[in-house]
Amino acid sequence: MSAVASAPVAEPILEGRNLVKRFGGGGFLARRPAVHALNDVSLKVQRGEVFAVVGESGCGKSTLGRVLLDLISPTSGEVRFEGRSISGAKGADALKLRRELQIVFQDPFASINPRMSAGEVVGEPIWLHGLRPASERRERVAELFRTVGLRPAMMDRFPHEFSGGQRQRIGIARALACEPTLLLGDEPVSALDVSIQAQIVNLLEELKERLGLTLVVVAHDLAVIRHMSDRVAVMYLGEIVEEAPTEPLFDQPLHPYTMALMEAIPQPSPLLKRERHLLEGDVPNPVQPPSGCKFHTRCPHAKPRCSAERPALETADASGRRVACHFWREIQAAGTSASLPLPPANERLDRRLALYRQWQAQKPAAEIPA
Ligand SMILES: Nc1ncnc2c1ncn2[C@@H]1O[C@H](COP(=O)(O)OP(=O)(O)OP(=O)(O)O)[C@@H](O)[C@H]1O
Repeated sequence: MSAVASAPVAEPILEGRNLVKRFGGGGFLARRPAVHALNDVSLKVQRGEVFAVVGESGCGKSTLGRVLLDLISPTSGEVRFEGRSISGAKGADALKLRRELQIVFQDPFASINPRMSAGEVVGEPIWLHGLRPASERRERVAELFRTVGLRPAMMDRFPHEFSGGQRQRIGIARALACEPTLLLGDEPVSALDVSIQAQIVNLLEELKERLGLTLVVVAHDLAVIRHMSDRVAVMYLGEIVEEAPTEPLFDQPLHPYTMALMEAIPQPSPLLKRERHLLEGDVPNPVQPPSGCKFHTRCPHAKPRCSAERPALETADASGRRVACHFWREIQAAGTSASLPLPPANERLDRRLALYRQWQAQKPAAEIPA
């Protein structure tokens, strides 16, 4: 008999099942070969957690985010929110989903009419979803401004009058206006100065706690991911190659791609540099992805089996960690730079590492009233 007790498994708030997304290659775009943006991606986001998706540019992070929020349809596969499929949702159900699943973009004003005032930007969803009587809307917008650390007096200003950090606060306020259950940040801080990034990250964390939100964060910045998230999915060319709780993932990455990503973070000692296997070459063309394991063309550990057979995303330990590599056990057994003991951190700490500490120490992060 198994010694492992079967603990009740909570139902995920959001689940992607075998998601595939191809762009082009069909309909009137049939002449163009299809871009394989997502290839059989399955994941579960638990209520109240911060789930991060990380990977190099073009690996499909944003596409996954959009498919999960039903902003674009998957070519095949299914997304479920609170146990129900969202693809078939119609009418009032679809509207409710639109409200409950909100996205914060890198530049929240990119797709918004620049002639709308900040107050109108934040208030529009309240009106669209009929969330407050007209007489209460202005006060609700003022409350949302305060919630994200902005003075309500700024409501009548226009987007160009705000700094990058303030614009992002307005984007967050607009998302909160919908009274969401889940917030997806698509590179929510990558356009901001490093010092402002920390404030926005702290604001998101604070809001998550205060409002009981679930956060999904799509980002390429590992410092942000490490600071914010409870679990991380690492994507490569449209597939999840590793998924794990944050600390084990950073302490002991199992997939060679995750190792390479981690090793690309500047280390506090030159000792580690000798062991690095930095990523060489570009991500292959997603129109014609490599056979088998898609990472085999850049993997320092690749063997013939890797180009012939796609590795399954298998469970690696009791924490539910998953990894898609034929040889992850052998690679771990052989030892990697990631398993070397860290020398005492002293000299020349990278700005990012310093920032990471600063983030840990600094809370909360409200905008200072001007
Ligand atoms: N609307 C589209 N039409 C055609 N191809 C697309 C479209 N959107 C994304 N792609 C392609 O799908 C692949 C995945 O793109 P995606 O934007 O999801 O990646 P990403 O990891 O978010 O990258 P980045 O961080 O640069 O945005 C890329 O090759 C991209 O060119």
